[in-house]
Amino acid sequence: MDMETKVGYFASLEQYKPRDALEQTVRAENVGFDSVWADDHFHPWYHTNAQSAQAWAWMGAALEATKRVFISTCITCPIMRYNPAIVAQTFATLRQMYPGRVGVAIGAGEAMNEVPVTGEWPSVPERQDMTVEAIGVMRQLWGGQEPVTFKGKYYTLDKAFLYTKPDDEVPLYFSGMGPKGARLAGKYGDHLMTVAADPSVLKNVTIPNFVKGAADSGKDPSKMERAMLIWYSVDPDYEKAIEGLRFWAGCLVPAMFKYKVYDSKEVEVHANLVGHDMMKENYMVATDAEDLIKEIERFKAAGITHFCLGNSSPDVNLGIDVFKDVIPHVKN
Ligand SMILES: C[C@H](OP(=O)(O)OC[C@@H](O)[C@@H](O)[C@@H](O)CN1c2cc(O)ccc2Cc2c1[nH]c(=O)[nH]c2=O)C(=O)N[C@@H](CCC(=O)N[C@@H](CCC(=O)O)C(=O)O)C(=O)O
Ligand SMILES: CCCCCC(=O)CC
Repeated sequence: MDMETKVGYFASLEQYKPRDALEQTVRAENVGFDSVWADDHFHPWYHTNAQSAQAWAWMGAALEATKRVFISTCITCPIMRYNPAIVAQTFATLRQMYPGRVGVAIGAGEAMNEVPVTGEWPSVPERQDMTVEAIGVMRQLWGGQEPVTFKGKYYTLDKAFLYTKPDDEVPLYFSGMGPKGARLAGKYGDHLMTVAADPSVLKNVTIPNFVKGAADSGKDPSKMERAMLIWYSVDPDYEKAIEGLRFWAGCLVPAMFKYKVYDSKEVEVHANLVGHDMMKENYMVATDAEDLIKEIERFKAAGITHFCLGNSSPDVNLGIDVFKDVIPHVKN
């Protein structure tokens, strides 16, 4: 049997003030979204009118303000500005307080979040290596019945013990954008997290690598979600809808992931050079619910089972309420 499609709302702490993101979260729960996801950033992907609230502080408030939705970061980088043991402690605490409702998504990081507070920016392969070791640290602490002592290449634990634990492990989504990242996601994650990409790349490269990584490590990939962050903008005026996505255009510039670009003003300069065609191709632009249903179906056909939908619509409330007419059609 196919896995049930889940529809999540990405409440951006870079684009919206934390209290506004909280109001959106409550509204999204009432409309019927299954999950809520928050970006975990230090600097944002745009400078003008941007925010950048601390994600874990916000998650506590969001969990208390809602009753049902699953809430996770999208995503947390546990290798530099955060120590992985503290990431493990934070999410264990939240999941004990809100059983079954808390997850964490993990990835190898972005310069804008790590460089401003550490000054360091290792290569992609090294950061992937650090991420794998960081996950090992987190899992040892989550599962540990006794204090853990560990000396790794990057992290050390000395009789470390988590006194506050949930009854079950925190579900861990592993972000893989490239083929190697996707393989690591299958091997070390409970589920895949990825970002908007050409559906044929998702279907023929990202997901097969994820499945291989999972199968090689003895897991059943059919039980693992394939989650994806994608931004959408809905407005009766199509051109206005496209321009609504400008805040996120910098994510379409590959150099941002490799090079040490960490000043949001500089990211914004790159973002402002991205054309409408590129935003249309990579994100979801819609004038109504019907357009959104078609867009979601396109990515479902590529194998995505959990959507983290970033609302960049000119009218934010319209961008949430339209899902009353979308969700019943896209759930299997
Ligand atoms: C850059 C690619 O690496 P990969 O490990 O696949 O993905 C990295 C991302 O997961 C992180 O950057 C992640 O932190 C970004 N992110 C995020 C990701 C996501 O899926 C959903 C939401 C978010 C939001 C978010 C993120 N980060 C945060 O800190 N906070 C957030 O809120 C990649 O392309 N990997 C390739 C290999 C690339 C490589 O190694 N290149 C070499 C050269 C290789 C060669 O040519 O020989 C190089 O660049 O030096 C791969 O295959 O994995
Ligand atoms: C290609 C986009 C990756 C996601 C970047 C991000 O940090 C969004 C919150």
